[in-house]
Amino acid sequence: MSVAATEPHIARRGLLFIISSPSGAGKTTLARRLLAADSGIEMSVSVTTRAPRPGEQDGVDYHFVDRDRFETMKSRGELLEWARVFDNYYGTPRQPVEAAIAAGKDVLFDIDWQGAQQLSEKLKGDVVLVFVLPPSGNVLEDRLKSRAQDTAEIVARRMAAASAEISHWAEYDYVIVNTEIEKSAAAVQSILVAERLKRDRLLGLSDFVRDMQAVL
Ligand SMILES: Nc1nc2c(ncn2[C@@H]2O[C@H](COP(=O)(O)OP(=O)(O)O)[C@@H](O)[C@H]2O)c(=O)[nH]1
Ligand SMILES: Nc1ncnc2c1ncn2[C@@H]1O[C@H](COP(=O)(O)OP(=O)(O)O)[C@@H](O)[C@H]1O
Repeated sequence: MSVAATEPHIARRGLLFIISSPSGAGKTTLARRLLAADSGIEMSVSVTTRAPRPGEQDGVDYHFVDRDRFETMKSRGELLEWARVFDNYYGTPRQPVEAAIAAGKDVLFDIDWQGAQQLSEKLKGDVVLVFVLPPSGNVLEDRLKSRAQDTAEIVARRMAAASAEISHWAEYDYVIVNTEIEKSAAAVQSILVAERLKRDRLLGLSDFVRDMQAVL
Protein backbone atom coordinates (compact mmCIF):
# COMPACT_ATOMS: atom_id res chain seq x y z
CA MET A 1 0.00 0.00 0.00
CA SER A 2 1.39 3.42 -0.86
CA VAL A 3 1.02 6.40 1.47
CA ALA A 4 0.74 9.94 0.09
CA ALA A 5 3.77 12.02 1.06
CA THR A 6 3.11 15.36 2.74
CA GLU A 7 5.78 17.86 3.67
CA PRO A 8 6.45 17.49 7.41
CA HIS A 9 6.74 20.71 9.39
CA ILE A 10 10.06 20.86 11.21
CA ALA A 11 10.52 23.94 13.42
CA ARG A 12 13.56 26.01 12.52
CA ARG A 13 15.48 28.95 13.95
CA GLY A 14 15.32 32.02 11.73
CA LEU A 15 18.65 33.22 10.35
CA LEU A 16 20.21 36.62 9.71
CA PHE A 17 21.42 36.81 6.11
CA ILE A 18 23.94 39.63 5.72
CA ILE A 19 25.15 40.96 2.36
CA SER A 20 28.04 43.44 2.30
CA SER A 21 30.11 44.87 -0.55
CA PRO A 22 31.88 48.01 -1.62
CA SER A 23 29.32 50.55 -2.81
CA GLY A 24 28.29 49.79 -6.40
CA ALA A 25 29.21 46.08 -6.44
CA GLY A 26 25.54 45.06 -6.59
CA LYS A 27 24.29 44.17 -3.11
CA THR A 28 21.07 46.21 -3.36
CA THR A 29 20.24 44.55 -6.69
CA LEU A 30 20.94 41.09 -5.26
CA ALA A 31 18.94 41.79 -2.12
CA ARG A 32 15.91 42.88 -4.16
CA ARG A 33 16.12 39.76 -6.29
CA LEU A 34 16.30 37.52 -3.26
CA LEU A 35 13.27 39.19 -1.65
CA ALA A 36 11.29 38.81 -4.88
CA ALA A 37 12.25 35.14 -5.24
CA ASP A 38 11.70 34.00 -1.65
CA SER A 39 8.77 34.90 0.59
CA GLY A 40 10.41 33.37 3.67
CA ILE A 41 12.90 36.20 4.07
CA GLU A 42 12.21 39.84 4.87
CA MET A 43 14.38 42.94 4.66
CA SER A 44 15.72 44.74 7.69
CA VAL A 45 15.07 48.42 6.91
CA SER A 46 17.89 50.49 8.40
CA VAL A 47 17.75 53.99 9.78
CA THR A 48 20.15 56.46 8.20
CA THR A 49 21.07 60.12 8.47
CA ARG A 50 21.98 60.30 4.77
CA ALA A 51 19.69 62.10 2.31
CA PRO A 52 17.35 59.96 0.18
CA ARG A 53 18.47 59.28 -3.39
CA PRO A 54 16.01 59.93 -6.21
CA GLY A 55 13.43 57.16 -6.15
CA GLU A 56 14.19 56.01 -2.61
CA GLN A 57 11.16 55.73 -0.33
CA ASP A 58 11.11 56.45 3.38
CA GLY A 59 10.25 53.29 5.30
CA VAL A 60 11.02 51.06 2.31
CA ASP A 61 14.66 51.67 1.35
CA TYR A 62 15.59 53.29 4.64
CA HIS A 63 14.00 55.13 7.52
CA PHE A 64 15.47 58.58 6.89
CA VAL A 65 16.10 60.33 10.20
CA ASP A 66 18.06 63.34 11.45
CA ARG A 67 21.08 63.10 13.71
CA ASP A 68 19.06 63.83 16.88
CA ARG A 69 16.61 61.03 16.21
CA PHE A 70 19.47 58.64 15.45
CA GLU A 71 21.21 59.50 18.73
CA THR A 72 17.96 59.01 20.65
CA MET A 73 17.43 55.57 19.14
CA LYS A 74 21.04 54.65 19.91
CA SER A 75 20.87 55.79 23.54
CA ARG A 76 17.57 53.97 24.11
CA GLY A 77 19.10 50.70 22.90
CA GLU A 78 16.75 50.58 19.93
CA LEU A 79 19.57 49.75 17.50
CA LEU A 80 20.92 46.21 17.24
CA GLU A 81 24.07 47.61 15.63
CA TRP A 82 25.15 50.92 14.12
CA ALA A 83 28.08 52.42 12.22
CA ARG A 84 29.35 55.58 10.62
CA VAL A 85 29.82 55.15 6.86
CA PHE A 86 30.78 57.96 4.42
CA ASP A 87 30.12 60.64 7.11
CA ASN A 88 26.59 59.39 7.68
CA TYR A 89 25.18 57.17 10.39
CA TYR A 90 23.41 53.90 9.72
CA GLY A 91 21.77 51.48 12.14
CA THR A 92 19.56 48.41 12.38
CA PRO A 93 16.31 48.79 14.36
CA ARG A 94 16.24 46.00 16.92
CA GLN A 95 12.53 45.30 17.33
CA PRO A 96 11.59 44.13 13.79
CA VAL A 97 14.57 41.75 13.68
CA GLU A 98 13.77 40.17 17.04
CA ALA A 99 10.10 39.80 16.08
CA ALA A 100 10.95 38.14 12.75
CA ILE A 101 13.43 35.68 14.24
CA ALA A 102 11.01 34.76 17.02
CA ALA A 103 8.40 34.00 14.34
CA GLY A 104 10.86 31.69 12.54
CA LYS A 105 11.42 34.11 9.65
CA ASP A 106 14.75 34.92 8.07
CA VAL A 107 15.98 38.50 7.85
CA LEU A 108 18.10 40.04 5.09
CA PHE A 109 20.58 42.84 5.84
CA ASP A 110 22.39 45.20 3.48
CA ILE A 111 24.96 46.48 5.98
CA ASP A 112 28.70 47.16 6.00
CA TRP A 113 31.52 45.13 7.58
CA GLN A 114 31.19 46.98 10.90
CA GLY A 115 27.53 45.96 11.20
CA ALA A 116 28.35 42.41 10.07
CA GLN A 117 30.96 42.14 12.83
CA GLN A 118 28.61 43.45 15.51
CA LEU A 119 25.77 41.10 14.56
CA SER A 120 28.19 38.14 14.37
CA GLU A 121 29.39 38.87 17.89
CA LYS A 122 25.86 39.26 19.27
CA LEU A 123 24.07 36.47 17.42
CA LYS A 124 26.79 34.01 16.49
CA GLY A 125 25.34 30.88 14.93
CA ASP A 126 22.30 32.69 13.54
CA VAL A 127 24.31 34.85 11.15
CA VAL A 128 25.22 34.05 7.52
CA LEU A 129 27.76 36.43 5.98
CA VAL A 130 27.94 37.00 2.21
CA PHE A 131 30.42 39.38 0.59
CA VAL A 132 29.94 40.66 -2.96
CA LEU A 133 32.96 41.67 -5.03
CA PRO A 134 32.87 43.46 -8.39
CA PRO A 135 34.68 41.69 -11.26
CA SER A 136 37.24 44.55 -11.34
CA GLY A 137 37.89 48.07 -10.09
CA ASN A 138 37.00 49.55 -13.48
CA VAL A 139 33.65 47.76 -13.54
CA LEU A 140 32.94 49.02 -10.02
CA GLU A 141 33.51 52.61 -11.13
CA ASP A 142 31.33 52.09 -14.23
CA ARG A 143 28.50 50.73 -12.06
CA LEU A 144 28.71 53.62 -9.63
CA LYS A 145 28.57 56.09 -12.54
CA SER A 146 25.84 54.24 -14.42
CA ARG A 147 23.62 54.18 -11.35
CA ALA A 148 23.54 57.94 -11.98
CA GLN A 149 22.29 58.79 -8.55
CA ASP A 150 25.38 60.35 -7.01
CA THR A 151 27.56 63.33 -7.93
CA ALA A 152 31.06 62.80 -9.37
CA GLU A 153 32.47 63.77 -5.96
CA ILE A 154 30.41 61.14 -4.15
CA VAL A 155 31.37 58.50 -6.72
CA ALA A 156 35.05 59.40 -6.19
CA ARG A 157 34.67 59.08 -2.41
CA ARG A 158 32.96 55.72 -2.74
CA MET A 159 35.75 54.48 -5.02
CA ALA A 160 38.31 55.68 -2.48
CA ALA A 161 36.51 53.76 0.28
CA ALA A 162 36.13 50.55 -1.78
CA SER A 163 39.56 49.17 -0.96
CA ALA A 164 38.96 49.45 2.79
CA GLU A 165 35.56 47.71 2.56
CA ILE A 166 37.03 44.96 0.32
CA SER A 167 39.82 44.34 2.85
CA HIS A 168 37.21 42.62 5.07
CA TRP A 169 36.29 39.94 2.52
CA ALA A 170 37.94 37.12 4.50
CA GLU A 171 35.63 37.71 7.49
CA TYR A 172 32.66 36.44 5.44
CA ASP A 173 31.36 32.87 5.01
CA TYR A 174 30.71 33.24 1.25
CA VAL A 175 32.20 35.49 -1.43
CA ILE A 176 30.42 36.12 -4.74
CA VAL A 177 32.15 37.85 -7.65
CA ASN A 178 29.19 39.65 -9.21
CA THR A 179 29.91 39.44 -12.94
CA GLU A 180 26.59 38.20 -14.37
CA ILE A 181 23.60 39.22 -12.31
CA GLU A 182 21.62 36.04 -13.10
CA LYS A 183 24.42 33.78 -11.88
CA SER A 184 25.05 35.88 -8.78
CA ALA A 185 21.35 35.96 -7.88
CA ALA A 186 21.16 32.17 -8.25
CA ALA A 187 24.23 31.80 -6.03
CA VAL A 188 22.68 33.96 -3.31
CA GLN A 189 19.49 31.88 -3.39
CA SER A 190 21.49 28.65 -3.20
CA ILE A 191 23.34 29.86 -0.13
CA LEU A 192 20.05 30.64 1.61
CA VAL A 193 18.57 27.25 0.73
CA ALA A 194 21.65 25.41 2.00
CA GLU A 195 21.93 27.45 5.19
CA ARG A 196 18.29 26.70 6.06
CA LEU A 197 19.10 23.00 5.96
CA LYS A 198 21.86 23.22 8.57
CA ARG A 199 21.15 20.72 11.30
CA ASP A 200 21.72 23.21 14.14
CA ARG A 201 18.93 25.45 12.84
CA LEU A 202 16.38 22.64 12.65
CA LEU A 203 15.12 22.77 16.21
CA GLY A 204 12.32 20.29 15.51
CA LEU A 205 14.53 17.61 14.03
CA SER A 206 15.03 15.51 17.19
CA ASP A 207 11.27 15.25 17.76
CA PHE A 208 10.67 14.50 14.09
CA VAL A 209 13.20 11.65 14.05
CA ARG A 210 12.01 10.28 17.44
CA ASP A 211 8.39 10.21 16.24
CA MET A 212 9.45 8.43 13.08
CA GLN A 213 11.49 5.85 14.98
CA ALA A 214 8.54 5.19 17.27
CA VAL A 215 6.59 3.69 14.37
CA LEU A 216 9.49 1.85 12.71
N1 LIG B 1 26.48 48.95 9.81
C1 LIG B 1 25.48 49.30 9.01
N2 LIG B 1 25.73 49.59 7.72
C2 LIG B 1 24.68 49.91 6.94
C3 LIG B 1 23.35 49.95 7.39
N3 LIG B 1 22.54 50.30 6.37
C4 LIG B 1 23.33 50.46 5.29
N4 LIG B 1 24.63 50.24 5.62
C5 LIG B 1 25.81 50.28 4.75
O1 LIG B 1 26.15 51.62 4.51
C6 LIG B 1 26.83 51.71 3.26
C7 LIG B 1 26.27 52.85 2.44
O2 LIG B 1 24.94 52.55 2.05
P1 LIG B 1 24.20 53.46 1.00
O3 LIG B 1 24.41 54.90 1.35
O4 LIG B 1 22.79 52.99 0.86
O5 LIG B 1 25.00 53.20 -0.34
P2 LIG B 1 25.27 51.84 -1.18
O6 LIG B 1 26.61 51.32 -0.77
O7 LIG B 1 25.25 52.32 -2.57
O8 LIG B 1 24.17 50.85 -0.87
C8 LIG B 1 26.68 50.34 2.60
O9 LIG B 1 27.90 49.62 2.78
C9 LIG B 1 25.56 49.71 3.36
O10 LIG B 1 25.68 48.29 3.37
C10 LIG B 1 23.12 49.63 8.79
O11 LIG B 1 22.00 49.63 9.30
N5 LIG B 1 24.21 49.32 9.52
N1 LIG C 1 26.07 41.84 -12.37
C1 LIG C 1 25.80 43.10 -12.76
N2 LIG C 1 26.05 43.47 -14.04
C2 LIG C 1 25.81 44.74 -14.46
N3 LIG C 1 25.32 45.73 -13.67
C3 LIG C 1 25.06 45.42 -12.38
C4 LIG C 1 25.27 44.11 -11.87
N4 LIG C 1 24.91 44.11 -10.56
C5 LIG C 1 24.50 45.37 -10.28
N5 LIG C 1 24.58 46.17 -11.38
C6 LIG C 1 24.25 47.61 -11.50
O1 LIG C 1 25.30 48.32 -10.83
C7 LIG C 1 24.78 49.45 -10.13
C8 LIG C 1 25.14 49.32 -8.64
O2 LIG C 1 24.38 48.24 -8.08
P1 LIG C 1 23.70 48.32 -6.64
O3 LIG C 1 22.92 47.07 -6.49
O4 LIG C 1 23.02 49.63 -6.47
O5 LIG C 1 25.04 48.28 -5.73
P2 LIG C 1 25.28 48.49 -4.16
O6 LIG C 1 23.98 48.29 -3.45
O7 LIG C 1 26.30 47.45 -3.79
O8 LIG C 1 25.81 49.88 -4.01
C9 LIG C 1 23.28 49.48 -10.39
O9 LIG C 1 23.03 50.37 -11.46
C10 LIG C 1 22.96 48.02 -10.80
O10 LIG C 1 21.86 47.95 -11.67
